[in-house]
Amino acid sequence: MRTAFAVDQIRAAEHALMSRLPEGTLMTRAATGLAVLCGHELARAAGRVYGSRLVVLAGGGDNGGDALFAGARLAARGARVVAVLASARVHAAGLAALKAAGGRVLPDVLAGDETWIAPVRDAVAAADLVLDGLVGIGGTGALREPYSALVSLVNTEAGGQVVAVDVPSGVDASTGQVEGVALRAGLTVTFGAEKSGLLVDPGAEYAGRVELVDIGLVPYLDDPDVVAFGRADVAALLPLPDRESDKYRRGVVGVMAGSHRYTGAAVLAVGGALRAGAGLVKFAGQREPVDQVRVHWPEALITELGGGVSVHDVGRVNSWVIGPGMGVGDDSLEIAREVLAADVPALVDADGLTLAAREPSLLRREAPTVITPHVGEMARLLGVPREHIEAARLEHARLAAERFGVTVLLKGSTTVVAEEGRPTLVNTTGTPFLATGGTGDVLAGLGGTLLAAGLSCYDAASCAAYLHGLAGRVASAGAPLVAGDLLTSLPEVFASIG
Ligand SMILES: NC(=O)C1=CN([C@@H]2O[C@H](COP(=O)(O)OP(=O)(O)OC[C@H]3O[C@@H](n4cnc5c(N)ncnc54)[C@H](O)[C@@H]3O)[C@@H](O)[C@H]2O)[C@H](O)CC1
Ligand SMILES: [K+]
Repeated sequence: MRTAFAVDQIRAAEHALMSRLPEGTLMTRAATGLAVLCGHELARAAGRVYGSRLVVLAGGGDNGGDALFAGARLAARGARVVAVLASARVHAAGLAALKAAGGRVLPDVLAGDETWIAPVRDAVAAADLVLDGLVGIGGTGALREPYSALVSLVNTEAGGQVVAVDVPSGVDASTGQVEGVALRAGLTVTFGAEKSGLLVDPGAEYAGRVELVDIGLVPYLDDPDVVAFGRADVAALLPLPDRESDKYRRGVVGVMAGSHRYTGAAVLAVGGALRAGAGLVKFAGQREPVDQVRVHWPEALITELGGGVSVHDVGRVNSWVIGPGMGVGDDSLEIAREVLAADVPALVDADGLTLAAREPSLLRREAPTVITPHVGEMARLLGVPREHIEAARLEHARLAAERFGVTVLLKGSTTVVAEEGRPTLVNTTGTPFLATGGTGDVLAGLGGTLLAAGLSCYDAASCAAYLHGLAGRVASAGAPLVAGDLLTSLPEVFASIG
């Protein structure tokens, strides 16, 4: 499991640790680790450190100090290092160390004219590596000048590797939010512990690969703010059938999905539930989706709603999946009321969420509830513009979890799972190719089966996101996929979890 922390947690741990150590120890540890990793990058890019070209961007705080000390170490190994000082108050000892090791300082960025641009641009373009020590966890709000001009220049002109020190400048370390410009790194070398903002888009996208340098902070950290599951976490939670299993013990999933207009959603949701290993899937829906589900999944038990037949006729289930393609009319609303009145865990998706935005009492249930909105559905549920949600995914997923008293799986470029009292989970297995119609229906079915098998909402949502992301990668292998491919990939994915 990867764990990540918010800035105030890092600061508190740093404070506790620093009080036990001689001054400067932590920066020495950070800069040493940073220099080692940059050395590897330079060796890869230029063949060796000696003679390679390095540009150090130094801001006015300790982030700049780390970068200058690391630059000094690399200069001592023969790298040709130039520093760009973006503040009148850069770390004095760091700058002295760099100069003593033979590093140079480029013309003054702060002079107020534009004479610095050409030499800095040339240096950045020619560099094997640019080190971003402008701002780290001390950054607040959009980057100010000259930081933003420097970052834009690096983003467009850098010819070699770009390494962010601790956090890419311009990315909020706690939330991953970016206001204005932020540095696009190939590698982020972060100190002590991962920062939450490095795991969540847009920050995660700017950070590139993340390497952690241990500076001794871990014993002083409290519970993580954000976690990401790995294979072992999912393996430990997945219920595998044993000799005692029968279809009822493995869980019965009710699926209410599809409508006259949307039949495919029902087929995909039932498929997701079956392929996740449900003991039995009971499908309830209108005639058209019923016909389709019957053709595709003879394994499902089917109840055709209407003509006096209601959700009650489905009988006992261990969980409900409701929403994909079910429609948003008054008849759908009535069905949603009936389904969500059941005293079993429920996963509400798609049209189910549009109905819940109209009638929030649908989500006020005694039994546990998972909601799986994409950004547009979340915007309707919370009544905020979708751009705000995209820019601050952690914040809005947590807000919805708190407001509705449910577990929230917010889909998108980074899928996050939020539940009150638990660290927010970030899923790292997805692929952009999953952004295509119908993949969410498969996810809903998958999650419903994990709920029916007895997993908590948090665990079911987290494992479903992980498995779904992996199925996307297997199905896509770098090429476009269609939602049905996920169903084909799921057996391989489950087998790989073991
Ligand atoms: N966490 C640890 O245990 C260690 C952290 N190290 C490094 O220290 C930085 C944090 O240093 P700090 O001096 O507190 O802050 P920063 O250098 O990140 O930034 C402060 C600096 O930047 C200016 N600033 C803030 N926001 C903006 C903005 N939007 N635009 C322009 N300028 C901005 C502010 O005015 C200050 O001048 C941490 O990230 C690590 O790299 C230690 O070295 C090891 C221990
Ligand atoms: K930085």
